[in-house]
Amino acid sequence: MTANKNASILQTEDLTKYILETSVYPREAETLKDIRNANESYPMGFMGTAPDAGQLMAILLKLLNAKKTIEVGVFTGYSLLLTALSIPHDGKIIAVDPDRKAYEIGLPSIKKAGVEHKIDYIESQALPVLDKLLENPSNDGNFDFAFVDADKHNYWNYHERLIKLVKIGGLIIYDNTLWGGTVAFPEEAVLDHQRKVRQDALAFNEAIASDTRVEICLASIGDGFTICRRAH
Ligand SMILES: C[S@@+](CC[C@H](N)C(=O)[O-])C[C@H]1O[C@@H](n2cnc3c(N)ncnc32)[C@H](O)[C@@H]1O
Ligand SMILES: O=c1cc(-c2ccc(O)cc2)oc2c(O)c(O)ccc12
Repeated sequence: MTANKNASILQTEDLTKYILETSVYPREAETLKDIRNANESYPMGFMGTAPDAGQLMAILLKLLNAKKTIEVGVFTGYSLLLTALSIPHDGKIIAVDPDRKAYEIGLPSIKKAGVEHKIDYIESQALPVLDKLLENPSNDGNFDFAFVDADKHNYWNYHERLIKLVKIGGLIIYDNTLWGGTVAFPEEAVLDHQRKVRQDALAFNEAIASDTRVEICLASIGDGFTICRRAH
């Protein structure tokens, strides 16, 4: 078995299609559709956050009344625009990705949606940016929410920093923690190109499951969304 085109770990592509067509696409903002459509013809466009998982993220952002957020891994901006649309007018997102060319694909849609003012895009690797934020003690516990969808081998490094930046009761979400379902495959059924990230996901999933600083839910949506609530 391999990950299906929509990066869903559901039993069948038909079920993924059913969910998307009945309850996701009809409610999706036009500007988000624009980015999804642009991804279709952009190299590695399949990396955009799954829209059903995005829908869950939007509800969580609103339930939290999230105002200050961090995004690690922007790509063409689907999850970034979704976050910007889900926080208040005076909300702020620090969004970090070294690939500005990809960000510029989604930027016209972000502008069209009227939410560019909420975004502080930083063209950089994320670790030095998070370390810089941590140098200022006023950033401790200053963020309501963080979304991580970048280099999978660094997820634990991001976690050690974000756990300090996000407030008690705030959320950190990690994408791709089921890696196309391969985390549950026997080793011999895993394709060569999936092995490294699968190992990263297995190690991260084990570590987060025993981290008492967070309550967790590994939600089987999209490619696996690990939702962490900072407990103390
Ligand atoms: C899966 S894509 C992100 C998808 C995005 N959330 C969306 O909805 O379109 C992964 C992104 O992580 C970025 N990335 C890779 N290594 C990174 C790092 N060290 N720091 C920040 N971003 C990184 C890549 O440039 C890429 O754009
Ligand atoms: O196929 C991928 C690859 C990535 C990926 C690989 C290396 C990096 O430094 C960052 C990201 O991410 C993906 C992803 O988030 C997704 O939803 C589907 C596929 C991939």
